[in-house]
Amino acid sequence: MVGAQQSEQSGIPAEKREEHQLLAEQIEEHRFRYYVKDAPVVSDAEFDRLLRTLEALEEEHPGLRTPDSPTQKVAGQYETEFTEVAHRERMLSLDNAFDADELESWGDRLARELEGVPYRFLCELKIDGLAVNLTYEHGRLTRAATRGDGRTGEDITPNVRTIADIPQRLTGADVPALVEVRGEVFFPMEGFQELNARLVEAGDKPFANPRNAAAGSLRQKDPRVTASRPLHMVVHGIGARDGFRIDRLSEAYDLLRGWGLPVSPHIRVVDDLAGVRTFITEYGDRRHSVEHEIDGVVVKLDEIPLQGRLGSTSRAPRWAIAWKFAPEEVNTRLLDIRVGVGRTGRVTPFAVVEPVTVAGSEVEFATLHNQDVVKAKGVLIGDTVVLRKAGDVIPEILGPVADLRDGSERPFVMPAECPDCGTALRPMKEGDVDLRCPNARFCPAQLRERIYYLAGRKALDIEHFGYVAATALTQPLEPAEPPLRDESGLFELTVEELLPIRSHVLDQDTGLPKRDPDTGEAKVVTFFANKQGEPKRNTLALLEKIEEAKRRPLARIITGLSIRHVGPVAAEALAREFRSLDRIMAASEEELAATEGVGPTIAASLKDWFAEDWHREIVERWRAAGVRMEEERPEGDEGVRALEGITVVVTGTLASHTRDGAKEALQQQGAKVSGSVSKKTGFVVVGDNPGSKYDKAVQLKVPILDEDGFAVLLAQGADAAREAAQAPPE
Ligand SMILES: NC(=O)c1ccc[n+]([C@@H]2O[C@H](COP(=O)([O-])OP(=O)(O)OC[C@H]3O[C@@H](n4cnc5c(N)ncnc54)[C@H](O)[C@@H]3O)[C@@H](O)[C@H]2O)c1
Ligand SMILES: [Zn+2]
Repeated sequence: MVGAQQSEQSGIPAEKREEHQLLAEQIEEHRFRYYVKDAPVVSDAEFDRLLRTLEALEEEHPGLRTPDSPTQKVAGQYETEFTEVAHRERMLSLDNAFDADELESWGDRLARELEGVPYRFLCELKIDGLAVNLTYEHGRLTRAATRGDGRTGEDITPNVRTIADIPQRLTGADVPALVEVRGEVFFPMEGFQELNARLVEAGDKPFANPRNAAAGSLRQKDPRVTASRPLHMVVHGIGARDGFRIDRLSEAYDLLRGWGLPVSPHIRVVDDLAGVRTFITEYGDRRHSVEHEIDGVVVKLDEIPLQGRLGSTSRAPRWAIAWKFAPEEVNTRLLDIRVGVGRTGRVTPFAVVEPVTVAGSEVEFATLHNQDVVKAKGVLIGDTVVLRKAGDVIPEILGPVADLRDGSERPFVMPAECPDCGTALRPMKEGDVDLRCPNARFCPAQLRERIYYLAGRKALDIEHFGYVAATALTQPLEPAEPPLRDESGLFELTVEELLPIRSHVLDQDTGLPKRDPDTGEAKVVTFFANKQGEPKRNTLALLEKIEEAKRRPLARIITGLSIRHVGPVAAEALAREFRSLDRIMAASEEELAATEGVGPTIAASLKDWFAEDWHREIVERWRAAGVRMEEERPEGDEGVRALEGITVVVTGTLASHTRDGAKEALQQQGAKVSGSVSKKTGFVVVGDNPGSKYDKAVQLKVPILDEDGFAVLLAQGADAAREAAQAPPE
């Protein structure tokens, strides 16, 4: 196929011709999987790399650049089960600028060709979905089609009619006789996992990422299936038209908006490339606060007559260019699923993947939350998976590339025993999804996490005491006996005990040893001693800081005990009411439960905790070491504000609080109370007859608290409330 024009290709070495042909076939194959099967097997970044290699080859040997080369076409032409429809005006792809130089040279070419004519740039966001063409005749949506090869697309009219964003009829007085509207249909990240869970449940293949989900959802034979998917659209262009005149694309967008079409609010007309660069930087920084996923910026010439003057290649307009952000998705292998043990013994699975670089850092692990999430994602051990790392967020696995399975993959089975101490795992209460390691005292992982929490910001706030120190003190490689067997000995540590310690550096998310990037071996550190075997300066400072920590307010001491359900807020309430640890210990369950901000769950948990001998021993040894056991602050001094930095939205009527009362209770603890729900909202408290904020919270997956959950938030803080919020809505 590609080698058809042999005569023009004489002089090109045979191996180059072959390389070109193989690469072209490979690209066609990927396009078929992407555009027709909606199930690509390589990442977009990998695909783009192949296409660029082909372009470079053609740059070197222009004879290879035949009209049927993949570099010259919008996409392939495929037979599908949809009826073909011709676009009135061609739908094109976009050329890419991968760096500042490429953007610059595009700008230079424009400047040369438009010498002496004033023009401006229209900057838009690039949405990663699939392009559709909507034909409106006298205001009625008469046809919707995919891009196809740019001239002919697939008729998906019944499917598109199910998308709520897209009007069946244009509104307004000035509706034209004809307009082709181009836009991107996309699947929001929020609904993606739910869709995969449903597919897996029904025994169907899950989608690898939201873009494939959008394409797969739209290209359904049965439009009822499309209707069940949360598809959205944003308009980004205009094709054939009749009955109106426009000189600028930005004006066209105003018209389209007026007709009721979903035009993006994130567009900006700028004077020059400097303005373009500012737009790119701005949206690069706030990439994740836009309401949909974006993979770049598209820059267009705003003047429509000038667009015509510049024209297009067979593949893309000369008057526009796409700036792609660094890819956040890569394909890699899911090597294993292991479990980690948390502070309260909760066991959570995480993914071990073949190390890959994504968004500038090397990734080996990804979170999987709990066994239900593993199932819902439909991933098997051994799968090629799409891994996503969005900004600073912990990497996650989007979905499997099911088409690459060879039958050797196996499902994850939750282990029966604790990976750190071998104790049989069990749910703490009947009906709990989470399994826990019941060996609270000696399980090295739990102790390490408790010690880390005890030294951390919410409890004793000890400087120089981070995760490495917590590891070194609880599970060193040497000596065999760790300085801390539980938290009772914390205030008795001596410098002599610390010096011989050698330990691994553990990854905080997984509890696995970090490795040296060069040798691949697990890193071992002598954390407290220098090469001469003398204490490091930080070691001495650490011991001093531990000494100082004895004088922390009572609430922080209580928090540091890691009593279940007793976070900083409850600890504060207890300290305020009882003013000494002994009085808390001596109080009856009823007295504890009657305390403002405590309640029966916390009361029972306190009683359980103090009933353990080894727990009381912690208290006694701390007391003997001089740790504060009594409240000394004057009454009314609030101390740490437990909900500092957390935004809460309240909607509906609460039985326990007036709206203002709820607001005040939240603000007293440092929370910010807001009127609208966004991704940054920490919690939405929902009373009776909630408004649209409830739907918004569901959509954005913001933790939702009912009245009881709200009480938990006020009494026990954000962590406990998050657990309370996870219960499925009744
Ligand atoms: N993984 C694979 O196997 C595979 C195979 C084929 C294509 N792909 C990927 O699909 C993409 C397809 O390439 P393409 O030809 O569609 O080019 P492209 O995605 O680089 O750019 C063109 C498309 O961008 C879209 N777009 C989004 N926002 C826009 C805006 N504001 N203005 C104008 N257009 C906007 C339009 O749909 C347009 O057709 C590439 O990212 C490629 O990596 C992947
Ligand atoms: Zn254990």
